[in-house]
Amino acid sequence: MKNSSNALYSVAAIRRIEQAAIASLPSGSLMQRAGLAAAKLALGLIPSHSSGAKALVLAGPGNNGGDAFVLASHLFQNGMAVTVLFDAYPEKLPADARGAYAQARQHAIQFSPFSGLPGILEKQWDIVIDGLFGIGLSKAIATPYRELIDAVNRMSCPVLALDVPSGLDADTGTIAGKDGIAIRAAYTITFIGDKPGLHTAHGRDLAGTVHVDDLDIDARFFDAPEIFKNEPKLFSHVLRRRPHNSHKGSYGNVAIIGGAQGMHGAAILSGRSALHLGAGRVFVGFLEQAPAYDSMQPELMCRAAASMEPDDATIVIGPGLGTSPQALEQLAKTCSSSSPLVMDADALNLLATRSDLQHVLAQRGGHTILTPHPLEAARLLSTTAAGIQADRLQAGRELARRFNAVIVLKGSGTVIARPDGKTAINVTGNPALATAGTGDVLAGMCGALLAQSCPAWEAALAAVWIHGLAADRLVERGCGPIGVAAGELIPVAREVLNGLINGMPNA
Ligand SMILES: NC(=O)C1=CN([C@@H]2O[C@H](COP(=O)(O)OP(=O)(O)OC[C@H]3O[C@@H](n4cnc5c(N)ncnc54)[C@H](O)[C@@H]3O)[C@@H](O)[C@H]2O)[C@@H](O)CC1
Ligand SMILES: Nc1ncnc2c1ncn2[C@@H]1O[C@H](COP(=O)(O)OP(=O)(O)O)[C@@H](O)[C@H]1O
Ligand SMILES: [K+]
Repeated sequence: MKNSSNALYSVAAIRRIEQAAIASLPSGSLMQRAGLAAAKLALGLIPSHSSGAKALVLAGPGNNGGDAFVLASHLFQNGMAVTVLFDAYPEKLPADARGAYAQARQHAIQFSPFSGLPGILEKQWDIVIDGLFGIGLSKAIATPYRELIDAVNRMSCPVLALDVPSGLDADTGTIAGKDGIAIRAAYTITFIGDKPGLHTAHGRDLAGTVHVDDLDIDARFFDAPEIFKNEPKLFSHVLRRRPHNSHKGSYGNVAIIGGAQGMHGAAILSGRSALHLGAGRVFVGFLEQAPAYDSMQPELMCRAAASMEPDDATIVIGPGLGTSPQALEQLAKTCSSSSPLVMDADALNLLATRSDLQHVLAQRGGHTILTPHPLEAARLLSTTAAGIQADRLQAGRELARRFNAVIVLKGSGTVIARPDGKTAINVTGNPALATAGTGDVLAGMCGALLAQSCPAWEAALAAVWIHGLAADRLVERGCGPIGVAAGELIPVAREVLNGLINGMPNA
């Protein structure tokens, strides 16, 4: 089923699919299907539609506007009072949209130019449909559309965006252009295939709940996807039930290296996280003044980082590491080890300053996962955090190629990228995670899964998905989004992992 697929398509890929499909269909068919699918969704969103509910439809100058005209006709035919705000020359519309416009004009639908906006804003609307711009958006939205979008974003009724919230870049999830603006939708119905920009950067906030309609396009027209929404089907094949005849040595060692003075907690959080995600043994190596043990988690083996033997453990280096000469020494030792490796936080900041170690890292044979947040990624790519956020997928892929590693570029819609260009966007998680220490917990989870023999790609996908779902569960239980402490994620993440494994069919 194309619709249940977790594939995400770039605008270029959607255009290719669209062109191939259009060539095999009567003209205007896809637009008719898009408008009808959107109208059905809109009608479902307004239970009172039969009793003359009011819809305000914003129509732009291209085919996105065409979808809006088709939808307007359907809403009208279903008993709704429909007003279309349209302020372009009908004769300049593309052919299909012109046809849809003519169709809508045959109904008692009210058409208004943007100058009618003040009166329109005074009315109560049951739904606003955003059909201004879709994937044809080419620059920042300016006057007069800017004022219209600004006004709509202040309205309290739900907004349904057609294809993409107008102003949002469907590839990157950024607001197009300098000083641009975008619609904030409660729902988006996106056509042909789902798009990465709806799920990362500003995408989650602007697109709302995303529905995908493939417009019944034949599967043969779809390219093999390179970008995916992260779901268990991408990684569950590497998760294993525990054989009865197993022991702690069966589940690997994790060595956390971090915990400089004043930052012991970061290393402890990573260690606890690795323990609860199933590592057989967890060592925590502190750069300075190692505690004798963690009294809340005495299972952790605390020691001086300098005394650790990295070769017989999966290494997680970075949580609370600092940037001292001793930290650099640990980083150098780690880069030249062959152990599976997770690099986070200050390990990445140090790495950014040392091209020699970057070279060693790119050459190492073992499985490597780097987990930068946007600023750490910016340091690694000699740019700014804003530069990274401008195209998170591109940044993730560039880092993956450069370091020959799996990259977890964190943030809303975490991007997981690998050197061959395959990319996933995570859809679990929420702003409860925007608190110190959650990255340390994620790094420990990646380490635990690597130690249990998951390959780096699947370990990263699983860890990010489980980490996000743990946060979602805490919010569902009323424990967030405000005030979740990073350590609270750990027992819930354990529950999520066991749930995944218990739910798997018996091998
Ligand atoms: N071609 C087809 O048959 C189909 C098209 N579809 C719809 O068509 C959309 C793509 O249509 P288009 O390629 O016509 O593109 P859009 O309708 O998204 O936008 C293009 C139009 O907007 C103008 N424009 C772009 N950026 C602007 C800006 N910042 N300020 C002011 N004007 C701007 C362009 O000059 C052009 O007139 C899709 O997103 C989807 O909604 C769907 O109906 C599926 C089928
Ligand atoms: N708004 C958000 N939505 C989803 N995930 C988020 C959000 N904010 C933060 N996160 C996640 O929280 C974690 C934060 O990691 P990081 O910035 O390294 O924090 P720290 O270094 O304090 O541990 C990452 O996994 C990131 O993806
Ligand atoms: K739109």
